Amino acid sequence: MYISGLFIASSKLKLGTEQNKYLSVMLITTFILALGLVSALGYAIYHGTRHDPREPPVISSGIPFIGHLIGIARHGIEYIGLQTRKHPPYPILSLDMIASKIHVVASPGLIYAVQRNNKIISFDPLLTIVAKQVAGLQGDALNIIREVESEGHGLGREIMNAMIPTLTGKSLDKMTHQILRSLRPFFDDLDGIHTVDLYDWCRHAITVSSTDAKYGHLNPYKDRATADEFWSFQSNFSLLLADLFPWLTARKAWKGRELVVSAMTQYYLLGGHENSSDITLALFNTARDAGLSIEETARLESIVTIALLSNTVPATFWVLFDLYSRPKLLGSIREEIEHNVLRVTAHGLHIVNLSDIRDNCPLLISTFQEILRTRTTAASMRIVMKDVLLAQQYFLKAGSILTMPAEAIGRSPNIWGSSADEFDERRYMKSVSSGTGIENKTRDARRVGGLMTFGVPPTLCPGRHLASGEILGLAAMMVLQYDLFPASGVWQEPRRSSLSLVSVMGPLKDPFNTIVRKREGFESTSWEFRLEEGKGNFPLQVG
Ligand code: HEM
Repeated sequence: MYISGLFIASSKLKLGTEQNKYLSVMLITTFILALGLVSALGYAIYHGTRHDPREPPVISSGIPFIGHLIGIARHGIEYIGLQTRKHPPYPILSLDMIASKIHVVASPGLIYAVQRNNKIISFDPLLTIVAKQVAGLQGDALNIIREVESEGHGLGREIMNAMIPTLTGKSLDKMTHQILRSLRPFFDDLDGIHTVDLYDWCRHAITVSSTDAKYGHLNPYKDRATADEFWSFQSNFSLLLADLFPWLTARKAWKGRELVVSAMTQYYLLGGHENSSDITLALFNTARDAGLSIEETARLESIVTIALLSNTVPATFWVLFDLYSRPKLLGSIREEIEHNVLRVTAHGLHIVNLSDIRDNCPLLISTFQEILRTRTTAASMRIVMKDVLLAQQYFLKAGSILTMPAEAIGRSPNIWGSSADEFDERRYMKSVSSGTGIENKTRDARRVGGLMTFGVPPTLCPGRHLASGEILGLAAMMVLQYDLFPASGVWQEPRRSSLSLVSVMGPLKDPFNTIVRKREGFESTSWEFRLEEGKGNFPLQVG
Protein backbone atom coordinates (compact mmCIF):
# COMPACT_ATOMS: atom_id res chain seq x y z
CA MET A 1 0.00 0.00 0.00
CA TYR A 2 2.83 2.35 0.89
CA ILE A 3 4.52 1.60 -2.42
CA SER A 4 1.38 2.27 -4.43
CA GLY A 5 0.93 5.46 -2.42
CA LEU A 6 4.39 6.55 -3.46
CA PHE A 7 3.63 5.82 -7.11
CA ILE A 8 0.43 7.84 -6.83
CA ALA A 9 2.28 10.71 -5.19
CA SER A 10 4.85 10.78 -7.98
CA SER A 11 2.31 10.50 -10.77
CA LYS A 12 0.38 13.45 -9.37
CA LEU A 13 3.39 15.65 -9.92
CA LYS A 14 3.17 16.79 -13.51
CA LEU A 15 6.70 15.91 -14.57
CA GLY A 16 8.13 14.46 -17.79
CA THR A 17 8.17 10.65 -18.12
CA GLU A 18 11.92 10.37 -17.43
CA GLN A 19 11.71 12.56 -14.34
CA ASN A 20 8.67 10.58 -13.18
CA LYS A 21 10.55 7.30 -13.52
CA TYR A 22 13.51 8.73 -11.62
CA LEU A 23 11.29 10.03 -8.83
CA SER A 24 9.50 6.68 -8.52
CA VAL A 25 12.82 4.84 -8.22
CA MET A 26 14.03 7.29 -5.57
CA LEU A 27 10.80 6.96 -3.58
CA ILE A 28 10.88 3.16 -3.69
CA THR A 29 14.52 3.23 -2.59
CA THR A 30 13.62 5.53 0.30
CA PHE A 31 10.85 3.14 1.25
CA ILE A 32 13.18 0.12 1.21
CA LEU A 33 15.79 1.98 3.25
CA ALA A 34 13.13 3.01 5.77
CA LEU A 35 11.89 -0.57 5.98
CA GLY A 36 15.44 -1.80 6.54
CA LEU A 37 15.95 0.77 9.26
CA VAL A 38 12.73 -0.17 11.06
CA SER A 39 13.66 -3.89 10.99
CA ALA A 40 17.16 -3.07 12.22
CA LEU A 41 15.78 -1.00 15.08
CA GLY A 42 13.44 -3.85 16.02
CA TYR A 43 16.39 -6.21 16.02
CA ALA A 44 18.43 -3.75 18.06
CA ILE A 45 15.80 -3.45 20.75
CA TYR A 46 15.61 -7.24 21.01
CA HIS A 47 19.37 -7.54 20.87
CA GLY A 48 19.92 -4.79 23.44
CA THR A 49 18.05 -6.78 26.06
CA ARG A 50 20.59 -9.59 25.65
CA HIS A 51 23.75 -7.74 26.65
CA ASP A 52 26.04 -10.04 28.62
CA PRO A 53 27.52 -8.22 31.66
CA ARG A 54 30.97 -9.65 30.90
CA GLU A 55 30.99 -7.90 27.50
CA PRO A 56 33.17 -4.75 27.23
CA PRO A 57 31.41 -1.53 28.29
CA VAL A 58 29.06 -0.25 25.62
CA ILE A 59 29.62 3.36 24.59
CA SER A 60 26.40 5.06 23.62
CA SER A 61 26.23 7.73 20.96
CA GLY A 62 24.18 10.94 21.02
CA ILE A 63 21.62 9.45 18.60
CA PRO A 64 20.15 6.11 19.76
CA PHE A 65 20.78 2.99 17.63
CA ILE A 66 22.21 4.65 14.54
CA GLY A 67 24.53 7.25 16.10
CA HIS A 68 27.72 5.23 15.57
CA LEU A 69 26.69 4.37 12.00
CA ILE A 70 26.25 8.07 11.29
CA GLY A 71 29.62 8.75 12.96
CA ILE A 72 31.41 6.24 10.71
CA ALA A 73 29.63 7.59 7.63
CA ARG A 74 30.77 11.12 8.56
CA HIS A 75 34.30 10.56 9.81
CA GLY A 76 35.18 7.26 8.12
CA ILE A 77 37.48 4.85 9.90
CA GLU A 78 38.85 7.73 12.03
CA TYR A 79 35.61 7.65 14.03
CA ILE A 80 36.78 4.51 15.84
CA GLY A 81 40.01 6.16 17.00
CA LEU A 82 38.02 9.22 18.08
CA GLN A 83 35.86 7.08 20.38
CA THR A 84 38.86 5.66 22.23
CA ARG A 85 40.22 9.18 22.71
CA LYS A 86 36.87 10.25 24.13
CA HIS A 87 36.80 7.35 26.62
CA PRO A 88 40.44 6.90 27.68
CA PRO A 89 40.03 4.76 30.81
CA TYR A 90 38.70 1.72 28.94
CA PRO A 91 41.22 -0.86 27.63
CA ILE A 92 38.40 -2.16 25.43
CA LEU A 93 34.97 -0.72 24.64
CA SER A 94 32.04 -1.63 22.42
CA LEU A 95 30.06 0.33 19.87
CA ASP A 96 26.56 -1.00 19.26
CA MET A 97 26.00 -1.14 15.50
CA ILE A 98 22.37 -2.38 15.49
CA ALA A 99 22.97 -5.85 14.06
CA SER A 100 26.34 -6.41 15.71
CA LYS A 101 28.91 -4.86 18.04
CA ILE A 102 32.30 -3.40 17.21
CA HIS A 103 34.76 -4.01 20.06
CA VAL A 104 37.53 -1.43 20.07
CA VAL A 105 40.80 -2.47 21.71
CA ALA A 106 42.69 0.48 23.18
CA SER A 107 45.47 -1.24 25.11
CA PRO A 108 48.62 -2.98 23.82
CA GLY A 109 48.19 -5.67 26.51
CA LEU A 110 44.95 -6.80 24.91
CA ILE A 111 46.62 -7.08 21.48
CA TYR A 112 48.57 -10.05 22.89
CA ALA A 113 45.28 -11.66 23.95
CA VAL A 114 43.83 -11.10 20.46
CA GLN A 115 46.95 -12.62 18.90
CA ARG A 116 46.75 -15.66 21.18
CA ASN A 117 43.17 -16.26 19.94
CA ASN A 118 43.93 -15.69 16.26
CA LYS A 119 42.01 -18.79 15.11
CA ILE A 120 38.85 -17.51 16.82
CA ILE A 121 39.36 -13.77 16.33
CA SER A 122 40.24 -13.96 12.68
CA PHE A 123 41.00 -11.72 9.70
CA ASP A 124 39.89 -14.30 7.12
CA PRO A 125 36.09 -13.75 7.10
CA LEU A 126 36.85 -10.18 5.99
CA LEU A 127 38.29 -11.60 2.77
CA THR A 128 34.89 -13.15 2.02
CA ILE A 129 33.01 -9.97 2.97
CA VAL A 130 35.23 -7.89 0.69
CA ALA A 131 34.96 -10.46 -2.14
CA LYS A 132 31.16 -10.24 -1.94
CA GLN A 133 30.44 -6.65 -1.09
CA VAL A 134 33.33 -4.90 -2.77
CA ALA A 135 34.28 -7.15 -5.68
CA GLY A 136 30.70 -8.29 -6.34
CA LEU A 137 31.37 -12.06 -6.30
CA GLN A 138 28.38 -14.32 -5.81
CA GLY A 139 27.13 -17.91 -5.71
CA ASP A 140 29.55 -20.84 -5.95
CA ALA A 141 32.59 -18.60 -6.34
CA LEU A 142 31.86 -17.00 -2.99
CA ASN A 143 31.56 -20.38 -1.37
CA ILE A 144 34.93 -21.41 -2.79
CA ILE A 145 36.50 -18.23 -1.41
CA ARG A 146 34.87 -18.46 2.04
CA GLU A 147 37.09 -19.57 4.94
CA VAL A 148 37.11 -23.29 5.83
CA GLU A 149 35.90 -22.51 9.38
CA SER A 150 32.64 -21.26 7.85
CA GLU A 151 32.33 -24.33 5.62
CA GLY A 152 33.83 -22.72 2.53
CA HIS A 153 36.82 -23.99 0.54
CA GLY A 154 39.24 -21.38 1.90
CA LEU A 155 40.37 -19.96 -1.47
CA GLY A 156 40.65 -16.42 -0.02
CA ARG A 157 43.44 -17.46 2.37
CA GLU A 158 44.97 -19.77 -0.25
CA ILE A 159 45.36 -16.83 -2.63
CA MET A 160 46.90 -14.68 0.13
CA ASN A 161 49.34 -17.48 0.94
CA ALA A 162 50.30 -17.74 -2.73
CA MET A 163 50.78 -13.96 -3.08
CA ILE A 164 52.65 -13.15 0.14
CA PRO A 165 56.01 -14.75 -0.86
CA THR A 166 55.93 -12.79 -4.16
CA LEU A 167 56.24 -9.55 -2.19
CA THR A 168 59.75 -10.36 -0.96
CA GLY A 169 63.04 -11.60 -2.46
CA LYS A 170 63.62 -11.70 -6.23
CA SER A 171 59.96 -11.08 -7.14
CA LEU A 172 59.98 -7.93 -5.00
CA ASP A 173 63.25 -6.74 -6.56
CA LYS A 174 61.80 -7.20 -10.04
CA MET A 175 58.71 -5.15 -9.22
CA THR A 176 60.57 -2.39 -7.37
CA HIS A 177 62.99 -2.15 -10.29
CA GLN A 178 60.16 -1.66 -12.75
CA ILE A 179 58.41 0.84 -10.46
CA LEU A 180 61.53 3.00 -10.25
CA ARG A 181 62.01 2.82 -14.02
CA SER A 182 58.42 3.98 -14.61
CA LEU A 183 58.70 6.75 -11.99
CA ARG A 184 61.67 8.54 -13.54
CA PRO A 185 59.87 10.29 -16.46
CA PHE A 186 57.38 11.81 -14.03
CA PHE A 187 60.21 13.91 -12.59
CA ASP A 188 61.36 14.99 -16.05
CA ASP A 189 57.79 16.06 -16.84
CA LEU A 190 57.68 18.32 -13.75
CA ASP A 191 60.52 20.42 -15.16
CA GLY A 192 59.08 23.61 -16.62
CA ILE A 193 55.67 23.19 -14.98
CA HIS A 194 54.82 26.08 -12.68
CA THR A 195 51.93 24.73 -10.59
CA VAL A 196 50.71 21.19 -10.09
CA ASP A 197 48.02 19.51 -7.98
CA LEU A 198 50.49 17.56 -5.85
CA TYR A 199 47.95 14.96 -4.74
CA ASP A 200 46.89 14.26 -8.30
CA TRP A 201 50.53 14.10 -9.39
CA CYS A 202 51.26 11.49 -6.67
CA ARG A 203 48.15 9.53 -7.63
CA HIS A 204 49.04 9.46 -11.32
CA ALA A 205 52.74 8.65 -10.78
CA ILE A 206 52.03 5.85 -8.28
CA THR A 207 49.13 4.41 -10.31
CA VAL A 208 51.16 4.17 -13.51
CA SER A 209 54.40 2.94 -11.93
CA SER A 210 52.81 0.36 -9.60
CA THR A 211 50.41 -1.07 -12.15
CA ASP A 212 53.08 -1.17 -14.88
CA ALA A 213 55.21 -3.26 -12.54
CA LYS A 214 52.30 -5.49 -11.54
CA TYR A 215 50.56 -6.01 -14.89
CA GLY A 216 53.33 -5.66 -17.49
CA HIS A 217 53.04 -4.40 -21.09
CA LEU A 218 49.28 -4.82 -21.35
CA ASN A 219 48.66 -2.99 -18.06
CA PRO A 220 44.97 -1.94 -18.29
CA TYR A 221 45.56 1.09 -16.04
CA LYS A 222 47.81 2.70 -18.63
CA ASP A 223 44.54 3.90 -20.08
CA ARG A 224 43.74 7.05 -18.06
CA ALA A 225 39.97 6.40 -18.35
CA THR A 226 40.33 2.97 -16.68
CA ALA A 227 42.57 4.46 -14.00
CA ASP A 228 39.99 7.20 -13.34
CA GLU A 229 37.21 4.60 -13.06
CA PHE A 230 39.37 2.67 -10.61
CA TRP A 231 39.76 5.76 -8.40
CA SER A 232 36.04 6.41 -8.58
CA PHE A 233 35.48 2.82 -7.36
CA GLN A 234 38.13 3.11 -4.63
CA SER A 235 37.19 6.57 -3.37
CA ASN A 236 33.52 5.64 -2.86
CA PHE A 237 34.25 2.22 -1.43
CA SER A 238 32.29 2.63 1.83
CA LEU A 239 28.97 2.99 -0.02
CA LEU A 240 29.44 -0.46 -1.59
CA LEU A 241 29.80 -2.07 1.81
CA ALA A 242 26.13 -1.43 2.60
CA ASP A 243 25.41 -3.92 -0.26
CA LEU A 244 21.95 -2.44 -0.80
CA PHE A 245 21.17 -2.23 -4.53
CA PRO A 246 24.74 -1.00 -5.17
CA TRP A 247 23.97 -0.02 -8.79
CA LEU A 248 21.58 2.55 -7.33
CA THR A 249 22.88 3.46 -3.86
CA ALA A 250 26.61 3.27 -4.67
CA ARG A 251 26.39 4.22 -8.35
CA LYS A 252 29.89 5.73 -8.82
CA ALA A 253 31.70 2.93 -7.00
CA TRP A 254 29.63 0.22 -8.69
CA LYS A 255 30.06 1.64 -12.20
CA GLY A 256 33.81 2.15 -11.64
CA ARG A 257 34.19 -1.43 -10.40
CA GLU A 258 32.30 -2.96 -13.28
CA LEU A 259 34.45 -1.06 -15.81
CA VAL A 260 37.65 -2.08 -14.03
CA VAL A 261 36.51 -5.73 -13.95
CA SER A 262 35.72 -5.60 -17.64
CA ALA A 263 39.16 -4.08 -18.48
CA MET A 264 40.87 -6.74 -16.34
CA THR A 265 38.84 -9.55 -17.98
CA GLN A 266 39.97 -8.28 -21.37
CA TYR A 267 43.57 -8.18 -20.12
CA TYR A 268 43.43 -11.86 -19.11
CA LEU A 269 41.81 -12.82 -22.41
CA LEU A 270 44.68 -11.12 -24.26
CA GLY A 271 47.17 -13.06 -22.12
CA GLY A 272 48.53 -9.95 -20.34
CA HIS A 273 49.19 -11.91 -17.14
CA GLU A 274 51.64 -14.21 -18.97
CA ASN A 275 54.15 -11.34 -19.09
CA SER A 276 53.42 -9.70 -15.76
CA SER A 277 54.65 -10.05 -12.18
CA ASP A 278 54.83 -13.08 -9.91
CA ILE A 279 52.06 -11.68 -7.69
CA THR A 280 49.65 -11.34 -10.64
CA LEU A 281 50.44 -14.88 -11.79
CA ALA A 282 50.05 -16.24 -8.24
CA LEU A 283 46.48 -14.98 -7.99
CA PHE A 284 45.57 -16.01 -11.53
CA ASN A 285 46.94 -19.56 -11.23
CA THR A 286 45.45 -20.20 -7.78
CA ALA A 287 42.01 -18.93 -8.83
CA ARG A 288 42.11 -20.93 -12.11
CA ASP A 289 43.11 -24.13 -10.29
CA ALA A 290 40.17 -23.64 -7.91
CA GLY A 291 37.78 -23.39 -10.87
CA LEU A 292 37.00 -19.65 -10.90
CA SER A 293 36.07 -18.08 -14.24
CA ILE A 294 38.15 -15.33 -15.87
CA GLU A 295 35.57 -12.72 -14.86
CA GLU A 296 35.49 -13.92 -11.25
CA THR A 297 39.28 -13.83 -11.18
CA ALA A 298 39.19 -10.26 -12.52
CA ARG A 299 36.86 -9.34 -9.64
CA LEU A 300 39.34 -10.73 -7.10
CA GLU A 301 42.21 -8.95 -8.83
CA SER A 302 40.37 -5.63 -8.44
CA ILE A 303 40.75 -6.03 -4.64
CA VAL A 304 44.50 -6.50 -5.00
CA THR A 305 44.71 -3.32 -7.09
CA ILE A 306 42.99 -1.53 -4.21
CA ALA A 307 45.59 -2.90 -1.77
CA LEU A 308 48.37 -1.92 -4.18
CA LEU A 309 47.36 1.72 -4.59
CA SER A 310 44.93 3.00 -2.00
CA ASN A 311 47.42 3.59 0.81
CA THR A 312 50.60 4.14 -1.16
CA VAL A 313 49.18 7.23 -2.90
CA PRO A 314 48.15 9.20 0.23
CA ALA A 315 51.24 7.99 2.13
CA THR A 316 53.43 9.44 -0.64
CA PHE A 317 51.58 12.74 -0.51
CA TRP A 318 51.93 13.02 3.30
CA VAL A 319 55.65 12.17 3.15
CA LEU A 320 56.16 15.09 0.73
CA PHE A 321 53.88 17.38 2.75
CA ASP A 322 55.56 16.57 6.08
CA LEU A 323 59.06 17.00 4.65
CA TYR A 324 58.53 20.22 2.70
CA SER A 325 56.52 21.85 5.47
CA ARG A 326 59.51 21.39 7.85
CA PRO A 327 62.39 23.28 6.17
CA LYS A 328 64.96 22.35 8.83
CA LEU A 329 64.18 18.64 8.61
CA LEU A 330 64.10 18.87 4.82
CA GLY A 331 67.59 20.39 4.90
CA SER A 332 68.96 17.57 7.10
CA ILE A 333 67.39 14.88 4.93
CA ARG A 334 68.73 16.46 1.75
CA GLU A 335 72.17 16.49 3.32
CA GLU A 336 71.86 12.83 4.35
CA ILE A 337 70.80 11.75 0.86
CA GLU A 338 73.38 13.92 -0.94
CA HIS A 339 76.19 12.49 1.22
CA ASN A 340 75.12 8.86 1.53
CA VAL A 341 73.14 8.08 -1.59
CA LEU A 342 73.64 10.40 -4.56
CA ARG A 343 76.46 9.53 -6.94
CA VAL A 344 77.29 11.71 -9.96
CA THR A 345 79.25 10.07 -12.80
CA ALA A 346 81.89 11.83 -14.90
CA HIS A 347 79.22 12.29 -17.59
CA GLY A 348 76.90 14.06 -15.15
CA LEU A 349 74.51 11.16 -14.63
CA HIS A 350 72.91 11.51 -11.16
CA ILE A 351 72.33 8.07 -9.63
CA VAL A 352 69.98 7.47 -6.68
CA ASN A 353 70.51 4.00 -5.24
CA LEU A 354 67.52 2.72 -3.25
CA SER A 355 69.67 0.18 -1.39
CA ASP A 356 71.74 3.09 0.01
CA ILE A 357 68.57 4.84 1.15
CA ARG A 358 67.68 1.70 3.06
CA ASP A 359 71.12 1.15 4.60
CA ASN A 360 72.61 4.63 4.98
CA CYS A 361 69.78 7.05 5.67
CA PRO A 362 68.67 6.42 9.27
CA LEU A 363 67.09 9.88 9.59
CA LEU A 364 64.98 9.46 6.45
CA ILE A 365 63.90 5.94 7.46
CA SER A 366 62.99 7.10 10.96
CA THR A 367 61.12 10.16 9.63
CA PHE A 368 59.21 7.92 7.21
CA GLN A 369 58.05 5.70 10.08
CA GLU A 370 57.08 8.72 12.16
CA ILE A 371 54.97 10.03 9.26
CA LEU A 372 53.30 6.61 8.95
CA ARG A 373 52.65 6.61 12.71
CA THR A 374 51.21 10.09 12.94
CA ARG A 375 49.22 10.10 9.70
CA THR A 376 47.60 6.67 9.85
CA THR A 377 43.97 6.01 10.65
CA ALA A 378 44.52 2.22 10.47
CA ALA A 379 42.20 0.11 12.55
CA SER A 380 43.06 -3.56 12.04
CA MET A 381 39.81 -5.51 11.84
CA ARG A 382 39.02 -9.06 12.93
CA ILE A 383 35.80 -11.09 13.11
CA VAL A 384 34.93 -13.07 16.25
CA MET A 385 34.16 -16.56 14.90
CA LYS A 386 33.06 -18.19 18.20
CA ASP A 387 32.09 -16.90 21.65
CA VAL A 388 35.33 -16.19 23.49
CA LEU A 389 36.53 -14.75 26.82
CA LEU A 390 39.33 -12.34 25.94
CA ALA A 391 42.15 -12.12 28.52
CA GLN A 392 39.87 -14.21 30.80
CA GLN A 393 37.82 -11.09 31.34
CA TYR A 394 35.92 -9.75 28.32
CA PHE A 395 33.21 -11.83 26.71
CA LEU A 396 33.00 -11.37 22.93
CA LYS A 397 30.05 -12.87 21.09
CA ALA A 398 30.42 -14.82 17.85
CA GLY A 399 29.72 -12.58 14.86
CA SER A 400 30.93 -9.37 16.48
CA ILE A 401 33.75 -7.28 15.01
CA LEU A 402 36.99 -6.44 16.82
CA THR A 403 39.24 -3.58 15.84
CA MET A 404 42.62 -2.30 17.02
CA PRO A 405 42.97 1.37 16.05
CA ALA A 406 46.49 2.63 15.55
CA GLU A 407 45.44 6.06 16.72
CA ALA A 408 44.62 4.82 20.22
CA ILE A 409 47.46 2.35 20.62
CA GLY A 410 50.24 3.72 18.41
CA ARG A 411 49.97 7.13 20.03
CA SER A 412 49.65 5.92 23.58
CA PRO A 413 51.94 7.46 26.26
CA ASN A 414 52.31 3.90 27.65
CA ILE A 415 54.31 3.13 24.55
CA TRP A 416 56.00 6.39 23.58
CA GLY A 417 55.96 8.36 26.84
CA SER A 418 55.02 12.02 27.08
CA SER A 419 56.06 12.74 23.48
CA ALA A 420 53.54 10.22 22.07
CA ASP A 421 51.43 12.96 20.48
CA GLU A 422 54.36 14.93 19.06
CA PHE A 423 56.14 14.54 15.74
CA ASP A 424 59.65 13.29 16.51
CA GLU A 425 61.60 12.45 13.36
CA ARG A 426 64.23 10.61 15.43
CA ARG A 427 61.76 8.42 17.35
CA TYR A 428 62.74 5.27 15.48
CA MET A 429 66.47 5.80 16.09
CA LYS A 430 68.16 5.01 19.38
CA SER A 431 71.08 6.81 20.96
CA VAL A 432 74.46 5.17 20.60
CA SER A 433 77.58 6.86 21.89
CA SER A 434 79.95 7.22 18.95
CA GLY A 435 82.81 8.48 21.11
CA THR A 436 82.87 11.72 19.11
CA GLY A 437 80.48 13.58 21.37
CA ILE A 438 77.96 13.66 18.50
CA GLU A 439 74.81 11.75 19.19
CA ASN A 440 74.62 8.94 16.70
CA LYS A 441 71.30 7.20 16.33
CA THR A 442 70.38 3.81 14.94
CA ARG A 443 67.18 1.77 14.92
CA ASP A 444 65.41 0.95 18.16
CA ALA A 445 64.04 -2.45 19.23
CA ARG A 446 60.42 -3.16 18.29
CA ARG A 447 57.54 -2.74 20.69
CA VAL A 448 53.90 -3.80 20.45
CA GLY A 449 51.79 -0.93 19.20
CA GLY A 450 54.90 0.97 18.12
CA LEU A 451 53.89 1.19 14.46
CA MET A 452 50.51 -0.26 13.49
CA THR A 453 50.18 1.36 10.07
CA PHE A 454 50.87 -1.97 8.37
CA GLY A 455 48.58 -3.93 10.70
CA VAL A 456 49.04 -6.24 13.62
CA PRO A 457 50.63 -9.72 13.45
CA PRO A 458 49.79 -12.33 12.37
CA THR A 459 48.00 -10.33 9.62
CA LEU A 460 50.62 -7.87 8.50
CA CYS A 461 50.63 -6.00 5.22
CA PRO A 462 52.84 -8.08 2.92
CA GLY A 463 53.18 -5.10 0.54
CA ARG A 464 55.00 -2.91 3.05
CA HIS A 465 58.44 -3.41 1.47
CA LEU A 466 57.17 -2.65 -2.00
CA ALA A 467 55.34 0.46 -0.76
CA SER A 468 58.36 1.65 1.27
CA GLY A 469 60.75 1.31 -1.68
CA GLU A 470 58.38 3.17 -3.96
CA ILE A 471 57.58 6.00 -1.54
CA LEU A 472 61.16 6.52 -0.36
CA GLY A 473 62.57 6.36 -3.89
CA LEU A 474 60.04 8.93 -5.07
CA ALA A 475 60.60 11.19 -2.04
CA ALA A 476 64.40 11.07 -2.39
CA MET A 477 64.22 11.97 -6.09
CA MET A 478 61.82 14.83 -5.36
CA VAL A 479 63.81 16.41 -2.52
CA LEU A 480 67.00 16.23 -4.58
CA GLN A 481 65.53 17.76 -7.74
CA TYR A 482 62.76 20.14 -6.73
CA ASP A 483 61.63 22.81 -4.31
CA LEU A 484 57.89 22.76 -3.60
CA PHE A 485 55.78 25.63 -2.23
CA PRO A 486 52.05 25.59 -1.49
CA ALA A 487 50.17 27.79 -3.97
CA SER A 488 48.15 29.21 -1.05
CA GLY A 489 51.39 30.52 0.51
CA VAL A 490 51.18 28.38 3.69
CA TRP A 491 51.57 24.68 4.36
CA GLN A 492 48.06 24.38 5.67
CA GLU A 493 46.87 20.84 6.27
CA PRO A 494 44.38 19.81 3.55
CA ARG A 495 41.04 18.12 4.32
CA ARG A 496 40.85 14.34 4.22
CA SER A 497 38.11 12.24 2.63
CA SER A 498 36.20 9.76 4.77
CA LEU A 499 34.47 7.87 1.97
CA SER A 500 37.22 5.37 1.26
CA LEU A 501 37.15 3.13 4.34
CA VAL A 502 39.87 1.04 2.72
CA SER A 503 42.53 3.73 2.78
CA VAL A 504 44.16 4.15 6.17
CA MET A 505 46.53 6.95 5.11
CA GLY A 506 44.18 9.91 4.85
CA PRO A 507 43.35 10.37 1.17
CA LEU A 508 42.64 14.02 0.31
CA LYS A 509 39.25 15.50 -0.39
CA ASP A 510 40.42 18.45 -2.51
CA PRO A 511 43.30 19.23 -4.88
CA PHE A 512 46.53 20.53 -3.33
CA ASN A 513 47.98 23.14 -5.70
CA THR A 514 51.74 23.39 -5.40
CA ILE A 515 54.38 25.56 -7.05
CA VAL A 516 57.27 23.51 -8.42
CA ARG A 517 60.79 24.88 -8.93
CA LYS A 518 63.94 23.03 -10.01
CA ARG A 519 66.63 23.24 -7.29
CA GLU A 520 69.61 25.41 -7.94
CA GLY A 521 72.68 23.28 -8.65
CA PHE A 522 70.51 20.27 -9.58
CA GLU A 523 69.26 21.44 -12.96
CA SER A 524 70.68 18.36 -14.71
CA THR A 525 68.00 16.25 -16.32
CA SER A 526 70.15 13.17 -16.31
CA TRP A 527 68.86 11.09 -13.39
CA GLU A 528 68.62 7.37 -12.76
CA PHE A 529 67.47 4.99 -10.00
CA ARG A 530 69.47 1.90 -9.04
CA LEU A 531 68.63 -1.04 -6.77
CA GLU A 532 70.92 -3.82 -5.57
CA GLU A 533 69.53 -7.33 -5.71
CA GLY A 534 68.35 -8.84 -2.43
CA LYS A 535 68.08 -5.45 -0.69
CA GLY A 536 64.40 -4.75 -1.29
CA ASN A 537 63.16 -5.50 2.25
CA PHE A 538 62.82 -2.45 4.50
CA PRO A 539 63.25 -3.42 8.16
CA LEU A 540 60.52 -1.14 9.47
CA GLN A 541 59.06 -1.59 12.91
CA VAL A 542 55.71 -3.41 12.74
CA GLY A 543 52.88 -4.42 15.05
C1 HEM B 1 51.67 2.68 2.62
C2 HEM B 1 51.15 1.63 1.99
C3 HEM B 1 50.35 0.54 2.65
C4 HEM B 1 49.73 0.51 3.88
C5 HEM B 1 49.69 1.62 4.94
C6 HEM B 1 49.09 -0.78 4.01
C7 HEM B 1 48.37 -1.20 5.13
C8 HEM B 1 47.77 -2.45 5.26
C9 HEM B 1 47.00 -2.86 6.40
C10 HEM B 1 46.71 -2.00 7.64
C11 HEM B 1 46.58 -4.13 6.19
C12 HEM B 1 45.67 -4.98 7.09
C13 HEM B 1 46.41 -5.67 8.20
C14 HEM B 1 45.55 -5.93 9.40
O1 HEM B 1 44.33 -5.83 9.36
O2 HEM B 1 46.12 -6.24 10.47
C15 HEM B 1 47.09 -4.54 4.89
C16 HEM B 1 46.89 -5.77 4.32
C17 HEM B 1 47.31 -6.12 3.07
N1 HEM B 1 48.07 -5.34 2.21
FE1 HEM B 1 48.78 -3.47 2.55
N2 HEM B 1 49.32 -1.51 2.86
C18 HEM B 1 50.09 -0.74 2.00
C19 HEM B 1 50.56 -1.11 0.76
C20 HEM B 1 50.35 -2.34 0.16
C21 HEM B 1 50.87 -2.72 -1.13
C22 HEM B 1 51.76 -1.87 -2.04
C23 HEM B 1 50.44 -3.99 -1.37
C24 HEM B 1 50.78 -4.78 -2.60
C25 HEM B 1 49.95 -5.56 -3.23
C26 HEM B 1 49.62 -4.42 -0.21
C27 HEM B 1 49.01 -5.64 -0.06
C28 HEM B 1 48.29 -6.05 1.06
C29 HEM B 1 47.64 -7.37 1.17
C30 HEM B 1 47.64 -8.47 0.10
C31 HEM B 1 47.02 -7.41 2.44
C32 HEM B 1 46.22 -8.57 3.05
C33 HEM B 1 47.15 -9.44 3.87
C34 HEM B 1 46.53 -10.73 4.40
O3 HEM B 1 45.32 -10.93 4.32
O4 HEM B 1 47.28 -11.57 4.95
N3 HEM B 1 49.61 -3.38 0.69
N4 HEM B 1 47.82 -3.50 4.34
